[in-house]
Amino acid sequence: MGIEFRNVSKIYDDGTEAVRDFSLTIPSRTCTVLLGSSGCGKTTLLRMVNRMVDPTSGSVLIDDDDVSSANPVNLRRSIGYVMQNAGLLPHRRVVDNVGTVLRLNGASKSEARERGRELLDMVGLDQSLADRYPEQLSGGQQQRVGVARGLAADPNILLMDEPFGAVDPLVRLDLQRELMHLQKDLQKTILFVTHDIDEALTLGDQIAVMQSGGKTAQVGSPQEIIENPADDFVARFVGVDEGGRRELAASPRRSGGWNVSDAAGRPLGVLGQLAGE
Ligand SMILES: Nc1ncnc2c1ncn2[C@@H]1O[C@H](COP(=O)(O)OP(=O)(O)OP(=O)(O)O)[C@@H](O)[C@H]1O
Repeated sequence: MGIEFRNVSKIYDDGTEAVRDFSLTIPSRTCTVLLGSSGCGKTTLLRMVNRMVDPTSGSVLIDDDDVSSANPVNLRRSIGYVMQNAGLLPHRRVVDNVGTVLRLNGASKSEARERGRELLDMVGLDQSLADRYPEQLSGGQQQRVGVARGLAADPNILLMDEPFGAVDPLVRLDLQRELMHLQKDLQKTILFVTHDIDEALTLGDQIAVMQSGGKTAQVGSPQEIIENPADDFVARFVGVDEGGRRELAASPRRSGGWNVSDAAGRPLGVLGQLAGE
């Protein structure tokens, strides 16, 4: 399922203009990353897809249907949503957190638990964690549960709002790898919000670099953005105009090839294949 933002704007009741005239097409079964610093309107845009926020003007379409004519509750249940800090219900066991939407959609408790256990397995969590409560898990494990919950109803669309923002860098890499691995099999349409350039380069088939007020500075593949930043703002944001790059590091990209960065982690480019492979 593809998503299209068509000239959307959002002015909140207190007069804050969060998004102005934003347009973007998100192709089906790919991962699009909204990349930008705090307050530029990323969450507002993400929430327009499942009608947690309605645009002041313009429209959001899913497979050419305007979401404004969809029932908001049904819409929310049909779209996966993963947020920062997992947002798990503290008084429910892990397996029941995963099965929440299935229960809301009418599954029996045992059906929801069975599927919940399958999903835990899918996101790389041991079955022994199923009966714990969220506070008995690490931050990284909680995020995995959040991803499992987002996937529970097998949605075509997955919205991810800084899902790995609150975990340490190594766990974050693990979670990114796991998501790349899952996406290879599941082929969801993912809209992913982050302010982390490396995360965007790793996960995005398409990246929209955002400026304040929900304006796009550039939309393109990771390679286009690194190799041909549209302007100084993008170049500064992705750090490609800074010097001192001597040692290189490379990390694999989901869709093949490698992200290459300097010793300080600043991205330098995308390679199809590394010498010696
Ligand atoms: N309910 C609200 N009422 C008024 N203003 C809001 C509301 N929600 C968000 N805003 C404002 O809209 C702007 C965009 O916020 P938004 O949360 O979409 O940005 P963001 O890019 O996701 O930021 P962050 O990365 O910090 O989450 C900000 O100025 C924010 O203060």
